[in-house]
Amino acid sequence: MSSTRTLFLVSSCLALTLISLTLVLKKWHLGLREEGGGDDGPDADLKLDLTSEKLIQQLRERQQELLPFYLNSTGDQTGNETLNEEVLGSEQGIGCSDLSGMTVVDLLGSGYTKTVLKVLTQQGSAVALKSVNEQGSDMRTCLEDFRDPQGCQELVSFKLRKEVILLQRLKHPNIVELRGQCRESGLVGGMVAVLEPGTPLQMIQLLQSPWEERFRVCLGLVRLLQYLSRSPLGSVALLDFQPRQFITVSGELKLTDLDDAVVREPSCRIDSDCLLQFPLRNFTLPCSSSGVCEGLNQLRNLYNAYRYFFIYLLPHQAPALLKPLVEEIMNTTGELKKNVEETLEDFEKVLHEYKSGLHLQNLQPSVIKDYAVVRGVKTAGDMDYRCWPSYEQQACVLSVHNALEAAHICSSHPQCTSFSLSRQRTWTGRRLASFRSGFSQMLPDVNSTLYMRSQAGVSTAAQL
Ligand SMILES: Nc1ncnc2c1ncn2[C@@H]1O[C@H](COP(=O)(O)OP(=O)(O)OP(=O)(O)O)[C@@H](O)[C@H]1O
Repeated sequence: MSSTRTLFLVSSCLALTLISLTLVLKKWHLGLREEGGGDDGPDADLKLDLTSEKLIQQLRERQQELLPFYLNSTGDQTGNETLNEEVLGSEQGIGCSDLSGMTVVDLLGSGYTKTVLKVLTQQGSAVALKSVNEQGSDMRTCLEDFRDPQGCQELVSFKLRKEVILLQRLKHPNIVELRGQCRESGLVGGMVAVLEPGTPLQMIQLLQSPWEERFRVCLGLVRLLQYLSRSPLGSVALLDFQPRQFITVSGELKLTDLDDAVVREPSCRIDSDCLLQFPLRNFTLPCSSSGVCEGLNQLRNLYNAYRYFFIYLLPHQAPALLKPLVEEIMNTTGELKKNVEETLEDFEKVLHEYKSGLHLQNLQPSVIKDYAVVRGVKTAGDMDYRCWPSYEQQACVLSVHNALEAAHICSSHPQCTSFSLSRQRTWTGRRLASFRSGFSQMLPDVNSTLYMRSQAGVSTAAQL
């Protein structure tokens, strides 16, 4: 671990244990501010007043930004108090009092606005704590502009507040779960959101994973977009749509960064007002008779999903018989020919075919005859070989629909002399099969079936 990172973790630990002290100091600091503190002459006062005026204006604007979320869901136009009660009063959620007993174990990530720590609760479960990034560029810019640490903390905190409000209202398996929050944590001075912990999305790692896992991420994304297109708040657009706004939790994609989400479709007078601009493509949508660019939010999300995710994750190594369906999805999303609902139907169709093994209809059933079946045994002293993309780095472990598909795979690998099917299944319900080039021992195991390739089968493959 780098020394900066260690320093960061140590300072975070300290911050967590010094909550009450910080709170006292903060109140004292606020008291000083209210009494008017600085004494640099009338000009300095005037300058300070103007700067403060600007900061107050920005704070008001951020407050206004939160209103649509109250208006759309609770009908409460004042907002603020409802939010406090709703979150702080929640008995199920993790609150301020729980934070002091937590131990920081890792820095999960940080961005322009926020920092995320992995911590262990007193009960030993892991959660992610999201707070304002004191070193982030949002905070830096604010401090350069206003030189008011307290005001800037409040200003930048609005983004986290907005995120928390959205997380309270938007509930979906592909949105990170909010487990609590603390408005005055003392941790770097401000608000903390308590989230389910995950793993930051690593595109490079995903590119090396089996197609099934890459498809899972894309499917999760489309399910999320379908939910966002008709969420309780209306149609939500993610203005900052990049892989780093997502994490995975046990392989499932989850949206974690919502501070750039907007809920209203833009208003328009003519069609050209409804312009969707991307670096390589532009799209124009019709302006509806009610003066709204209807469907613009969902199409913006969908095209972003296409350009940041589908292009890289979907076509590569798709099962041969599913390729036409996958290409159809690539074509319709790349040209925005279908809406999110229709796109989701296409994705669910691919999933259905994949799960039911319909895409394997053309496999030669006779291949399995090359294999002797030994039920209830596992092998030991295995001679593993590597294949790609394997579920295990040092071995060849692939998901299969059934023994026939596994036999086809084994027969296509010259080194493969046997494979075994375990009861372990992937998220689609396919079974994991281990392929190997040899083994020295057989041991009883009711959960495993061994398939040994006949010598004839091996030598035919070797000749090919
Ligand atoms: N629940 C979580 N579990 C694990 N990592 C997380 C979690 N939430 C966020 N992260 C990581 O922390 C990073 C920063 O969080 P977030 O994106 O909310 O901050 P940000 O300042 O808005 O970022 P950006 O500058 O990209 O907009 C994310 O990119 C992600 O990798």
